[in-house]
Amino acid sequence: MLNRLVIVGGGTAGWMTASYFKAAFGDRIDITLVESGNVGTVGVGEATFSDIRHFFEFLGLKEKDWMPACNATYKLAVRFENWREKGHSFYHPFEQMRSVNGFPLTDWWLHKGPTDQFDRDCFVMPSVIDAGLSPRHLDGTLIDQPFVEGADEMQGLTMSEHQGKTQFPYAYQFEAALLAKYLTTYAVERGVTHITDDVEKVNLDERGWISGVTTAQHGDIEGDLFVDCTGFRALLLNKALEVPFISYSDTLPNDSAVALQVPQDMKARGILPCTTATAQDAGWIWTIPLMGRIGTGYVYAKDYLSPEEAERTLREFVGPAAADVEANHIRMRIGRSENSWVNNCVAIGLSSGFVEPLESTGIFFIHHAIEQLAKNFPDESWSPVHRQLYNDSIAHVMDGVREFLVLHYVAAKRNDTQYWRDAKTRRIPDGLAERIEMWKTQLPDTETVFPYYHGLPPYSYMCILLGMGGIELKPSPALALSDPGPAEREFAAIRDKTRRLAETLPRAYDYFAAQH
Ligand SMILES: Cc1cc2nc3c(=O)[nH]c(=O)nc-3n(C[C@H](O)[C@H](O)[C@H](O)COP(=O)(O)OP(=O)(O)OC[C@H]3O[C@@H](n4cnc5c(N)ncnc54)[C@H](O)[C@@H]3O)c2cc1C
Ligand SMILES: N[C@@H](Cc1c[nH]c2cc(Cl)ccc12)C(=O)O
Repeated sequence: MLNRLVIVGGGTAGWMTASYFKAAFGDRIDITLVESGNVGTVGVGEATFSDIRHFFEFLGLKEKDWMPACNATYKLAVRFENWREKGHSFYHPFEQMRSVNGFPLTDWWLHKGPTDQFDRDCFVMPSVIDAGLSPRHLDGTLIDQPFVEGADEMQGLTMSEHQGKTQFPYAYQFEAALLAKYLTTYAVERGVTHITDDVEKVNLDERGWISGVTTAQHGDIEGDLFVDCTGFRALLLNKALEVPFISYSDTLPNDSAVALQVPQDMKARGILPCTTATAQDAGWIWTIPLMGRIGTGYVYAKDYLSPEEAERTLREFVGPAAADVEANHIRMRIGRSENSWVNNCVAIGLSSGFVEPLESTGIFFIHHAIEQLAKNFPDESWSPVHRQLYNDSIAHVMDGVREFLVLHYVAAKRNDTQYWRDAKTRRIPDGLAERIEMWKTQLPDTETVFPYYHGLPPYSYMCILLGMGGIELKPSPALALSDPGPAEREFAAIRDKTRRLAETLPRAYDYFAAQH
């Protein structure tokens, strides 16, 4: 039986993989995780997709177990500031788009917008976020979304099988390092062998398959399937197996980040329950509220900005609270491996690929890769079909997300610096130009977005197109011939619901303070 899994690397990717496979296969799988005591983890990575709750459910973990241990908060949207012009903001919320008579509400909004804010008119969440509220009441009940928690027919589905069925109203923000620590305990308690040591050599057999890894103090570790979770180093897949890396830098030029972890009195400050991405002269700054601190960082292209200038801008942006905090400068490898599974080696996490964290996709990529590996887990026959299906799925997810991110820059109206002007003339991925031409006349739907599963539903594309403001959009001509009454009633219903929620939901901080 093929059942010996060796994971190299103990960051978020390594421990998520170890925990998931123990939860999936129990004692029938033998897992060893080796992580260096000298090479650190990336140390950032804080905002997620809502889908990650399926991961926690799969492990049998409840919010009340893991959230306090990871200083976690709820994320109801990404808030984009200054992408259209200074002073403008809009949300990409976790909220299903309503549709009226077969047309998305945003289409009706284009036809006859009640205000100039599509997000506040078409969704409930933006006003909930503006007011700093929690999506759960103090007794734990969920904001009244068209959503049934724990519905039987949803159990055991992968993320791609879930897509389009429901939209859960929030994701999470947490300290990735604390999650890795939490999962270490989870995995070790369930029988994962944990070795702290440096892998110094990757041993290949005559076919070029990995026979084992040599560590500094624990000798050779042998296994059947090797999972490369060594971060940007990609020690097994890219270094030992020499699998080519496809850079996305021609379409996504941001290759650097500088991060600060700023302690804050969240009770006094309050929690805006979202991740904020504030556009800057040569990139953007993330702001992520956690319990006890905010995580923040400037993502930029070093062709346009030096690390010193980036750090200075970030410190000015944060203010005096950051004075004594040390900055963490990070070089980002943007792109993906040509194949993430080659022979008996699978790369998961930064070793497989990465795009800038604008839509918080890093941990989503890891979760997706784990689900796909579980689904395509090999046996002694090592069928190439499993590898092919896996590699296609990883490539589609990453290429699709790349396209979605590029759209942010192409659609942003801002053009006040060379960085933003160049964003309008830079090469864009094949197919995107045609799709944008189509979206100008007919808002994105399942038929016209990137044709493979990549985690993002069509309404996400609508939010970016409507919020960024640099591309002129037209409503469907059919709406001019249609009765506007039902759409007007829907806009009014959203206003009513927003008012009702503002009166009943607790403040986000108060909700978490009660949990801690
Ligand atoms: C600036 C930035 C912001 C990000 N923001 C987000 C976000 O908001 N949301 C999100 O989902 N994702 C985000 N990410 C991505 C996220 O941080 C990563 O996807 C996640 O932390 C996984 O990292 P990893 O485990 O692949 O690698 P790492 O954290 O780099 O871990 C690598 C591991 O390999 C080990 N290792 C390396 N060499 C050896 C060796 N020779 N022997 C033994 N062990 C070795 C190290 O000790 C370490 O344990 C961000 C990333 C960056 C760079
Ligand atoms: N499957 C993802 C897709 C998604 C839907 N809405 C949003 C909003 C944001 Cl900010 C990110 C991602 C998403 C999910 O449900 O998480």
